[in-house]
Amino acid sequence: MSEDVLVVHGGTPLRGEIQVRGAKNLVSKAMVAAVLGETASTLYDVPAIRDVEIVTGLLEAHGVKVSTGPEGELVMDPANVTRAAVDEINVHAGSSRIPILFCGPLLHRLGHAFIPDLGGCKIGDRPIDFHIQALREFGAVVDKRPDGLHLSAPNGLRGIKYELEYPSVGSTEQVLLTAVLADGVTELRNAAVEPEIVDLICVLQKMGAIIKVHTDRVIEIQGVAKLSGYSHRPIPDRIEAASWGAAALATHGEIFVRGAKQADMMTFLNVYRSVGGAFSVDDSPIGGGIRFWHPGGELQPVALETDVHPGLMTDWQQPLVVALTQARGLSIVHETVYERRFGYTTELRQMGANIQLYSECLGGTPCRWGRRNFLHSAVIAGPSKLHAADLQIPDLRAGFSHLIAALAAEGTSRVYGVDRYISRGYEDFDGKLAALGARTERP
Ligand SMILES: CC(=O)N[C@H]1[C@@H](OP(=O)(O)OP(=O)(O)OC[C@H]2O[C@@H](n3ccc(=O)[nH]c3=O)[C@H](O)[C@@H]2O)O[C@H](CO)[C@@H](O)[C@@H]1O
Ligand SMILES: C=C(OP(=O)(O)O)C(=O)O
Repeated sequence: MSEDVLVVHGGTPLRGEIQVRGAKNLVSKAMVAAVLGETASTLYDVPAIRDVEIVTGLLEAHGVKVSTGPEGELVMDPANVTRAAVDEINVHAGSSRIPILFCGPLLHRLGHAFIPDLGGCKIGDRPIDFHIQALREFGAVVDKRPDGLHLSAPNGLRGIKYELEYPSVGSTEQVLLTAVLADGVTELRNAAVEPEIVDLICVLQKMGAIIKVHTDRVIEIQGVAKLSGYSHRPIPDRIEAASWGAAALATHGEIFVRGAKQADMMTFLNVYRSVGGAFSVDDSPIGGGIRFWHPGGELQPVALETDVHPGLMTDWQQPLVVALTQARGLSIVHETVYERRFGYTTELRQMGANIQLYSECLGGTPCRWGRRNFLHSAVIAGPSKLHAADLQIPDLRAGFSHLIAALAAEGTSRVYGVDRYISRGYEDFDGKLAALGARTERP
């Protein structure tokens, strides 16, 4: 088997056009929702990424028949959800965050569920305490064992009143996916309202759910007796779109991201413009997207902090920081969502970036991590001349950032772990790099 390494000859601006398809962080959840339906569901524009393969494996391990069609069509037929094949489920242990979202749907369909260890980016502890608390309130019995979670619902699931300590995306999805078929009304306070959550609500509404999104992060779900399948075209991947936008800036290039949607990226676009990046929006219904480019001249430093929606998305932070290494002056980035999302800066420093980490909440509102000594603020002094290095990428977005840095740097870098990590969230990564004129090789 060939080694998982990409050789990157840096210093060439990325120029051209690529396309983003359905959002990783919606598609995977919509796939889980298919288990709730009594008939088959169809998703369109599904990207060929590893998270989709993982969720496909999990669906099949429970008897869902999954078939694919042209242009990213995915049909999921849950008629035979009658089993939980533990060995098949365990193959996916440690590979993604999604297994935890099967709890509610499986409890409704089977009366029991087994959830293996979760994976996902190593950017903090990522506990699942809110998920478990909420599930217990719904009436689930949750048993934590060394191999994973074993759940049952001996008396069924009933609607709850629940307030999240923090507007967690996954926990909000957990409550949605459980409440739609629970007995009675559920009121979720301090819910996450990311565009991917709103799109999941659209999916569930198509299935027959009754969900009201009130102001102030309150979501009310009226449980119904049954749901049908759905047919849905997901929102485009705003994380991938922003990643290529940041790559255009860092490499002095120009990239048209076909499929990117302005409304879901407003906060990113404001930062992009403040830094000195240029973009234009083509909102044609077919073939539209956002063009990102470096307009020449110097990039400006910025002070920003990541936050839950409508704040600056944490998953945009890592690609943006690479672009900020090229801005003249001091930029400050306060990461408030995850406590350890700056690990990747060690490699950027090796490549010549000037980035210092601090445990204080710099340049923004005090957050949960400030008093707990986590290095969650970064000061980036630029512009720095980046040079090539051998890099072992640690996770998905960090990996993309390392790649951008290698593409912007002078010389030849070897980047290890591309297939393992980047393919989890970026479709046809090598093909897209080639389309943008990147000089890369697979040895
Ligand atoms: C597959 C997917 O959609 N992943 C996204 C999802 O992750 P995910 O759903 O895992 O992220 P959450 O929004 O739940 O996590 C946000 C914060 O809440 C904390 N927390 C969460 C749950 C819990 O039970 N207890 C707890 O303390 C987490 O540790 C983290 O500090 O939303 C994140 C925030 O937009 C994104 O970065 C991820 O790309
Ligand atoms: C953190 C991310 O994903 P996950 O939750 O799947 O690890 C991400 O997509 O940047």
